[in-house]
Amino acid sequence: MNIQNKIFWRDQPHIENIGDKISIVGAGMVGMSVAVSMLGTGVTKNLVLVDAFGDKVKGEVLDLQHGALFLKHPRIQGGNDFSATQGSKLCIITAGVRQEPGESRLSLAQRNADIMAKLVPELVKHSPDTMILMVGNPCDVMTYVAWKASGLPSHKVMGAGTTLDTQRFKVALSRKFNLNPANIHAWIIGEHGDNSIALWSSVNIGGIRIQQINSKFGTDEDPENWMELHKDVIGAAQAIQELKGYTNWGVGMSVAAMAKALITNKLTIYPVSVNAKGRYGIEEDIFIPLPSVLGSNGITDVVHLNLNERELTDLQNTAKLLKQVQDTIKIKGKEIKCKCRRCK
Ligand SMILES: NC(=O)C1=CN([C@@H]2O[C@H](COP(=O)(O)OP(=O)(O)OC[C@H]3O[C@@H](n4cnc5c(N)ncnc54)[C@H](O)[C@@H]3O)[C@@H](O)[C@H]2O)C=CC1
Ligand SMILES: CC(=O)C(=O)O
Repeated sequence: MNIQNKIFWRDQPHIENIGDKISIVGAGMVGMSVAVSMLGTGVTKNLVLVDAFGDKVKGEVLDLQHGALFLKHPRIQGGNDFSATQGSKLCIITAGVRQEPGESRLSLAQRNADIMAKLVPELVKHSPDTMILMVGNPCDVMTYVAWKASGLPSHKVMGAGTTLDTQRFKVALSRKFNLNPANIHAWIIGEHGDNSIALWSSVNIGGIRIQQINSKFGTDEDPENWMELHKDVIGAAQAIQELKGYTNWGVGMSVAAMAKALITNKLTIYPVSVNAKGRYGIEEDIFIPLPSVLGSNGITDVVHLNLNERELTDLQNTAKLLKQVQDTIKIKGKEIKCKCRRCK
């Protein structure tokens, strides 16, 4: 008789709680920041980390496990074997290369597409009903690659999109107004990158739409030059990379919030990369960040934004650019048709 049997009469075996099982692929700077943010906010009690670099991820898992006393008794596992991800409700992809200071996210497209084309089918093999949240860059194009490589319906495959860009925009605006950023209502859409679009027409504070007070707000003719804030948002990643080499905390916290919405059916709106086909005059499968409702079924709704003429044109131009990048990518494996309700 072992010591456990002297302490307990075990009636039932302990079973794995897979209801909120989340796997993160890529235990680098971003992946570990997502992990810590999710564990700290109790998003999951069942976390798996997978990385090509097996020793590194095993070290990360041991290190995290030692914080168990301060967490909500999560199960944390990891290694370089995808079988540990079996039965995940959500797979978050942070694997891949990151840009060097001065390099565009779009220049990473083919290198990271090769990585996604290998790892996404592995994830779906072990978790055929999973949702996928793409973080790797160029995020919108990689979401398209993940959708193609997964065979999942498009409402289950989304990218972090412009959630981070929108946070940066809200924080920049909140500093100007000396307010809590949660009280600033604003969106960045279109691309997580240099071609993002700030929706100045809908910036709203305390129920007041700013363009109603200053019709030039955010435009080239605005004497107050508010549009500089959007330039700062576009340059934010590079500014941080020049100082510390990478960005991780802002993205980690926002991905944890999105994961919480997906796992707990929070039905919360985030500007995630979604298949924009059939919206805003876009007729092809292009993944674009648009405010969308996230719940335990993935993307339940895409917000029908009231864009002005300029914003609509900018969105359509960004869509064309993303399509061009998508078309240059060679995705190994078979072409897969979307199985969502809209496309069937
Ligand atoms: N969407 C967003 O808002 C943001 C996206 N990113 C992107 O996130 C990605 C990761 O960035 P970092 O964590 O800083 O990079 P990192 O280099 O620190 O980590 C990447 C990890 O991926 C792993 N990896 C590579 N290929 C793999 C494979 N086939 N299977 C499993 N693991 C694999 C590497 O071993 C490494 O540990 C980059 O593409 C970066 O540009 C970064 C910040 C914000
Ligand atoms: C690296 C990156 O995509 C960001 O921090 O926005």
